[in-house]
Amino acid sequence: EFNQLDCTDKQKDRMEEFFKSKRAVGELKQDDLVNICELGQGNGGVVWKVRHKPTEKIMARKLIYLEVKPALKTQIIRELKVLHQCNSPYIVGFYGAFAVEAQISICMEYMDGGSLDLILKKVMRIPEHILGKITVAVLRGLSYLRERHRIMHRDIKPSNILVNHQGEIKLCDFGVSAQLIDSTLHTFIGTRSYMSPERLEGAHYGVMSDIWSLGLSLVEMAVGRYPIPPPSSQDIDDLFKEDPHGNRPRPEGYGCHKGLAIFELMEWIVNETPPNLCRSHFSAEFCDFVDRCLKKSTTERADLNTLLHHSFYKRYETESDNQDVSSWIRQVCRMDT
Ligand SMILES: COC(=O)c1c[nH]c2ncccc12
Ligand code: NA
Repeated sequence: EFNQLDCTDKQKDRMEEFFKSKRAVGELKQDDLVNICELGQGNGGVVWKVRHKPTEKIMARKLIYLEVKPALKTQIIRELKVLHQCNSPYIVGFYGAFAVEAQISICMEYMDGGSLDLILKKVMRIPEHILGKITVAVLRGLSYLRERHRIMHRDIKPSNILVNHQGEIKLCDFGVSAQLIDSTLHTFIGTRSYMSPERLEGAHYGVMSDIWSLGLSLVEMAVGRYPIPPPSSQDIDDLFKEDPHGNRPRPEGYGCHKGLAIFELMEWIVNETPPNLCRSHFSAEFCDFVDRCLKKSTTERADLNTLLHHSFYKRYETESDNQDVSSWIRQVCRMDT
């Protein structure tokens, strides 16, 4: 059976291509990088599309502004070097990291389809068969990080799942540097939370917390809006009535609602019933899969191995080619925002 930590020949070729490109780049220096445009904000930093002048390679550069003692900065850069060993078809490629004054730069593979939060701003919803492929990639990425590096992701959400025109789906922004996590903990900004109830309550948490975040992200991408407070079945019918296929450009204000303030959201996640998907618009397997991810109790919540044997995952892990995702991404990128 396909071991999620092995790769197909095509995946091996693409990873070899990246290693070749990385060898050509060599040591990264600030003066060799030119900003092209901003790709996104969040997770304590800004991400720029940049060109590496000596090789003309396009990269994504995350800039983190950090006023820390030099010793801590050195430790962060040293811990980020572990990213050189994070090589998987489901993890975004890493060119290198360096610090200039209070700016830490993390240079990564550029994914020309962008992140799923921005894709979701363009389309009403992401179709179930695409969400199936996204689920395969996320579970395999989480397995890789746990089996090979003994780390959890810590920040699974649509903006940290990237896609490209080849139909590849990869994770980024996982917590590889303990010191960087510590140094940026106080800088949380954001209007939504994908954190699990146990993590919001300050209890111990682990990869089970990533499973909750995956479940919440899947419901959001399936329905087309952040699912807390959970949309009523009437809301869902309205959202689906507008356009059953969900691939049309998103009309102004679709799915946006005067959301709860962040603290109220966190209270809701801790105290109220989790969101789920309704059987009228989604397959039984998909509904069951997200239901298993969104158990508030970590003992009831499905763990990674259980999910790797779930019928929803099994249905999509067999299709090894990326063609359906590739054509969907191309279609979406042709839509103007
Ligand atoms: C944190 O990393 C990122 O956001 C990204 C890494 N590679 C990308 N490519 C396109 C957009 C965002 C990114
Ligand atoms: Na991010």
